[in-house]
Amino acid sequence: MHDILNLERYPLDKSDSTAWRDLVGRCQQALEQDGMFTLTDFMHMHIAAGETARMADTFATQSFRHERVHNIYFLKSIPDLAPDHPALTQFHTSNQTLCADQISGSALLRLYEWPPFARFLAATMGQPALYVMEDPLARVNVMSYDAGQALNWHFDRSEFTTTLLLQAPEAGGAFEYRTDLRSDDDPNYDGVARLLTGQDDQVHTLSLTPGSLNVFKGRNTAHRVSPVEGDTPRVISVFSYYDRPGVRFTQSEQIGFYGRSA
Ligand SMILES: O=C(O)CCC(=O)C(=O)O
Ligand SMILES: [Fe+2]
Repeated sequence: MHDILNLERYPLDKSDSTAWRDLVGRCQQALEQDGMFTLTDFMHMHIAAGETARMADTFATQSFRHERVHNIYFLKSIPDLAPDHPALTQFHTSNQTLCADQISGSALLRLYEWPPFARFLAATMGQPALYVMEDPLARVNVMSYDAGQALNWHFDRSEFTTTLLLQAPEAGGAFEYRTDLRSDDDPNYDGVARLLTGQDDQVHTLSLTPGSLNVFKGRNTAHRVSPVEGDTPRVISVFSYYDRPGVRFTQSEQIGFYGRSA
């Protein structure tokens, strides 16, 4: 893994060392305080650039164009909310998506299947273990955003989301987030409405650099990616792990997310 990861700085391969425990402790603290941790220079920059270059053709010819209008919940309605409640404001999202079966042989899949990576992530999240998905499409996704494309405000379905930026745009494409906007017990619809009407002063912006690993508590942290500007697409990979082995999407979930099933 030394060939693709900066293991001198982030010793994921040495889980019984003090350095590993210190790193996990810092990540846990950041997750607690900010709902997020970022490891810059996690994947070597030249590997990230090589992965992006290798996928360019597949993106151009075989990617799924993910284009939709949605609210922050990705739901048609919420029983407690009037249809015109500002928390249900609709936004536009657009990107190109590649699935795991379209990036076979990539460093991304090698990383995904490397047990010390899942072990490290589980430790930072305080979970006993994390498992790779069995789903041939969902396990690893790569999203590309051209000029004007964006991922709009949403909450994730999983508690944690793990991303690795492969290519940064010239401008725009920033990750904007509002930590703990809601909790599992309190949907805070009025707070959601304040965020969506631009009245929340606790929104933070993170400009990731290529090779950076970003882990955040996406289920209750509202987040979006602002529109990309310029000719260089923003390319980012998302790794999906679960607290149990063997997870697969249903056929209709696959079609909803990727326009096809496998
Ligand atoms: O592209 C990003 O930085 C965030 C991705 C994200 O929020 C998601 O995949 O749910
Ligand atoms: Fe997300």
